[in-house]
Amino acid sequence: MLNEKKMVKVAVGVIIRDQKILLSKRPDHLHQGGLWEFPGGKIENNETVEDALGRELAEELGVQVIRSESLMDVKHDYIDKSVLLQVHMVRHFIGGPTEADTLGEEGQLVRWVPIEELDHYEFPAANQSILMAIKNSSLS
Ligand SMILES: Nc1nc2c([nH]c(=O)n2[C@@H]2O[C@H](COP(=O)(O)OP(=O)(O)OP(=O)(O)O)[C@@H](O)[C@H]2O)c(=O)[nH]1
Ligand SMILES: [Mg+2]
Repeated sequence: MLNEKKMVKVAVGVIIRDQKILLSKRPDHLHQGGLWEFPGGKIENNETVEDALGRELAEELGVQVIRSESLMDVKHDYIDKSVLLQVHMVRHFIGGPTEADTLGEEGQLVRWVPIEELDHYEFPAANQSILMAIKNSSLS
């Protein structure tokens, strides 16, 4: 359709353990490359958010989600595309990187970051409201 950007639905996981959140660095060549993100990826046809979240976190991090809860939906228009981020909190999971690990399953940088240090990282613009929600909520 004329002048209509494609809208991409994305399952995003805010993975929390011991007041730290697992961040992943987007490879330079990807959309919003070089920035830190909450792990996740595109929701495919016929998938629920939970399906996509489980699949992406397993592929990218070796994380097996036991249970997640919806935090918020964020719609954002980038110049080249629109995204709908369906953000879930993930507190119950098995596996994934330890605090000592620096690389995820796809060779990307990963890091467990204390909530109060999230400000030190650069994220895609769509993530600002998610960061606000994390800082303002009683995740502690
Ligand atoms: N995973 C993730 N994607 C985000 C975040 N913020 C944000 O704007 N996005 C955007 O959401 C879109 C989809 O994410 P993605 O690249 O992880 O999708 P994917 O894992 O399925 O990648 P693929 O297409 O290489 O298979 C990208 O355009 C990305 O820029 C975030 O915090 N996490
Ligand atoms: Mg991804």
